[in-house]
Amino acid sequence: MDRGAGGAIIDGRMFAAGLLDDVAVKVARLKTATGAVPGLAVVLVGSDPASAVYVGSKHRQTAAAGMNSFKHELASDTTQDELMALIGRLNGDPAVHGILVQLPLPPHLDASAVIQGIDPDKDVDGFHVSNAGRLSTGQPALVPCTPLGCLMLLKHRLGGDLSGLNAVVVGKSNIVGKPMAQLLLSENCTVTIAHSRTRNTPELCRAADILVVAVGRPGLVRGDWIKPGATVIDVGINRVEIDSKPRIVGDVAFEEARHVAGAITPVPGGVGPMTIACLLSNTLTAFGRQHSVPVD
Ligand SMILES: NC(=O)C1=CN([C@@H]2O[C@H](COP(=O)(O)OP(=O)(O)OC[C@H]3O[C@@H](n4cnc5c(N)ncnc54)[C@H](OP(=O)(O)O)[C@@H]3O)[C@@H](O)[C@H]2O)C=CC1
Ligand SMILES: Nc1nc(=O)c2c([nH]1)NC[C@@H]1CN(c3ccc(C(=O)N[C@@H](CCC(=O)O)C(=O)O)cc3)C=[N+]21
Repeated sequence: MDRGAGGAIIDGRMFAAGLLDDVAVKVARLKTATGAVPGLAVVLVGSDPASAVYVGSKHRQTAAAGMNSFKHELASDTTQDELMALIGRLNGDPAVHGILVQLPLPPHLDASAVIQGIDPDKDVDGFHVSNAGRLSTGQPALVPCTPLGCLMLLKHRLGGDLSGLNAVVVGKSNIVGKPMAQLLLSENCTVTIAHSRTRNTPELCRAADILVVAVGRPGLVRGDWIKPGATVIDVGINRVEIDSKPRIVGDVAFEEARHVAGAITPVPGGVGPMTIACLLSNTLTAFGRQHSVPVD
């Protein structure tokens, strides 16, 4: 490859569109076969503008895939008991196959208790301890959407087999970093996890064939942190102002990194669209398990 021209840009938007088409075809087929339609319930508490945009986008794309979308918008002063009661009703509703509670929740609510209150078979975010445990022990699980989307992009880019590659994940959150590391481990990568207390993050990154960055700091990873030819997945979504205009940027200094990396995901247009596509794919998976029908 001509490095002077920079590495390849991984088009997450295009890959996600293909995945959504695939989900839509399967939904239509299941509808004919079973008469039932997969349903996703999305719960939004409060009026955080970014969350409202995400929930709106999930709602539209769910409907576009032919699934039922149930939107529950609750006031910001909703109590823990009220929220738990809604989760209980959704757990018991046979038309609902997947439940997503948009995070972050207002500070007076206990997000962990809410997540653990979701039926693990309907936990399409893959955040329940049961799904986390299943993922880490190699049992069938609902896998968190963002890491799942990252893995799909990596396998597509690298021809399917990741075994033996050095993978570094920067960030160790329960929703991105940790499950990402678990997925890479199950693909037989040699996995290193860096976080805020790691002493030599740039050096560790320079050894990575696969570098996944999920921190939330604009431009943290510089061009000289990257091994030439590495595949770089930028999960970060940071809202910044550039030339007085609102922009979204990742955690990787893209212009520097693209000339060193073999391939890199852009922000926007990389991991973000994959997250939503994987949410719908997980809803299909959950439907299949609840109805005991194959979805593939
Ligand atoms: N594209 C998408 O679909 C999604 C994007 N995101 C984005 O991904 C980013 C990460 O999200 P999330 O995992 O929820 O964030 P969290 O804030 O939960 O976790 C951030 C992690 O980064 C680590 N960290 C902080 N500073 C540094 C540093 N200087 N060097 C190395 N590691 C550091 C933290 O370490 P420690 O644990 O030690 O504090 C922590 O583990 C955010 O920008 C978020 O908006 C999130 C979800 C989906
Ligand atoms: N229970 C729960 N599950 C989540 O999966 C979840 C959540 N809560 N809270 C917030 C984070 C963030 N997240 C994103 C989803 C899509 C884009 C996305 O589509 N981004 C586009 C454009 C973004 C834009 O223009 O605003 C892109 O990167 O191209 C980004 C981020 C899911 N999250």
